[in-house]
Amino acid sequence: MNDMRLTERAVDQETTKITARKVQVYYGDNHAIKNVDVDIADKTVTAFIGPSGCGKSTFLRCINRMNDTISTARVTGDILIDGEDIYDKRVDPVQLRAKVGMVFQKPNPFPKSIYDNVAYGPRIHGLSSNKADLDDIVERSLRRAALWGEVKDRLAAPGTGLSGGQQQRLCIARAVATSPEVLLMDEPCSALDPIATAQVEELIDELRQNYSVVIVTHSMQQAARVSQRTAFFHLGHLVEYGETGKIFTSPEDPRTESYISGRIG
Ligand SMILES: Nc1ncnc2c1ncn2[C@@H]1O[C@H](COP(=O)(O)OP(=O)(O)OP(=O)(O)O)[C@@H](O)[C@H]1O
Repeated sequence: MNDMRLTERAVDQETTKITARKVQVYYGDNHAIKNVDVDIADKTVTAFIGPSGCGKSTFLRCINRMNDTISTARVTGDILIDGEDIYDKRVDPVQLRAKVGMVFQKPNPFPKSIYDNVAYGPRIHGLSSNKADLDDIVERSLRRAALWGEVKDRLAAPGTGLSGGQQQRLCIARAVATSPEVLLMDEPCSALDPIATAQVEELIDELRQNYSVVIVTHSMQQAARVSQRTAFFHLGHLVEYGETGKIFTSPEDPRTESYISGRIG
């Protein structure tokens, strides 16, 4: 893969997809996210970077209300997607998570067939009216996740029997099967070898044609390769946010500078 090609592509659309204002997250007394304001663009890959424990995953989980599932977590402030408050009482978190898909650090396919892994979401959300429709969604999702060619002859085989990189692409297919608008990825390559990582990075670049992609990564090289925007978090604060090229070459804040030059984290 040509590393530079990905970073040099310009951001082609500037529509804001996700708006966060004065977001605070507490785990009991631990104030994990402090007053974060950010506008995340559509059709763009945004990377969250920063030292371990700075709050990247916590903030990512705010965007699809995954923190609701942690009993000690309390979120305040506003998060809007397309101008709609996702914390409004009328929003069903299960519906929200179909619109805001998530891919985790460790590939976690269900103990089901490859087909059923992808068909699961469309089935529970009633997105297909018949078997032909569902077959079509499964094929399209697997193609979008660049996995179709490798699995089309064994759709009935267990998802857990695939290689790690294939399992992660299966999880991406599962996430896109419900036609989300935002894809959240929490260190999606950390359990993958370099070849599988390169495939998933290539895929992330393709996914941004259709989605707003937000990726948490520990790898600054990965952030530079796949993202157009980067947010640097430190001790719960969003310290700096901007064009990835700018963050990595001429950051404004000395904390960002220290992190990217390896002095903190
Ligand atoms: N489920 C949880 N319950 C209680 N505290 C948590 C939980 N998850 C995270 N925290 C705390 O919130 C803070 C931010 O953690 P978070 O995992 O968001 O950081 P991170 O930047 O993603 O770290 P890492 O890079 O190590 O994954 C830390 O102090 C952490 O201990």
